[in-house]
Amino acid sequence: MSAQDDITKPRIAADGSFARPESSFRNFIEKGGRFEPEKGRYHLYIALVCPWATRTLIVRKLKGLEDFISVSVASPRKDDDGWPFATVDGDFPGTEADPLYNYGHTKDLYIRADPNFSGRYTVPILWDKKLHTIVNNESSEIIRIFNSAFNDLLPSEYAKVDLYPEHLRKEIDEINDWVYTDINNGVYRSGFATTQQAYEDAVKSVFSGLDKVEKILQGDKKFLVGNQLTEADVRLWVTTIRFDVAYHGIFKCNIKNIRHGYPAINGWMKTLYWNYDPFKSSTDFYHIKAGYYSTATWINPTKIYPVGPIPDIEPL
Ligand SMILES: N[C@@H](CCC(=O)N[C@@H](CS)C(=O)NCC(=O)O)C(=O)O
Repeated sequence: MSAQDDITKPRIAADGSFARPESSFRNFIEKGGRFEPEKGRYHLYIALVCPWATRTLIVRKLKGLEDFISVSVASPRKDDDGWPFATVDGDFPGTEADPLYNYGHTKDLYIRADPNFSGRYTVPILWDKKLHTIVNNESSEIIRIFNSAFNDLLPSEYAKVDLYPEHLRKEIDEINDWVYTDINNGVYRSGFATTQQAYEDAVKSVFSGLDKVEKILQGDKKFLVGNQLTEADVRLWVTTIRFDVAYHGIFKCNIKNIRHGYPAINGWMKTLYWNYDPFKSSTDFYHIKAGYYSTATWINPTKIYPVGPIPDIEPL
């Protein structure tokens, strides 16, 4: 079996660099469409180790969609069939069963949605309980769906929360673009590289991205774009909160850490964690640490995960 066929290993190009595959289900929820906005119709499958899945969890809470969209948390100990549910890995604390089909893995959901599916069994998965299929498995699109698709059904205090406001879209798109390349995906390119050169190129771009963010947030700026919380904050935050506890170690992103090397990013990150419940309550440091250190077994075959840093995140 080649690394390309092995679900437990990332896809590596000939030059040793990691290239993330495109997500495969890209539908939207909209009035008059195949997937209508309805309370209780959709379900979100996630793993708390995963930054992409955590984006969707945070936005679900920021938009007050808890009663609209149910959630299941898979175990962070991914195996050949994807992310396991409690029937398979119930020993891992916080792992939930699949409430819809009692499936064992995310693979079963992908095969149910498309019996010929040959991609990766990734989370997040936004699932339609009515048509028994996947609506969307791309986090950047799921958070846009959550931001607007249910607004007509939501109380006004939540309908008016807009993480992608018209007047800031250009700036948000621009920042998302390089934050994704250099930081969100950059940490994976650093960690999954199989040549020295690919690693060094990736790790340098991670830190030049962080340097750029540090400049933007200097002077106690509360948010990345404008004076309000936007999806740009959510998308960057999920990576920074995993940085000191996981990427610094297992992905060798260790030129600096956030807590000592980036005071402005650290302040912004801590404020969102401690003062905004959707961020804190979507974060589980045990799932994050144990998940990265036990899943990337070609990097860490013993699956031992680190005790530090202590604390996982500093107080305000
Ligand atoms: N582009 C996707 C990426 C999702 C993704 O790669 N999730 C990872 C977990 S952090 C996963 O499930 N990987 C399983 C695999 O690649 O086998 C998104 O943003 O939703």
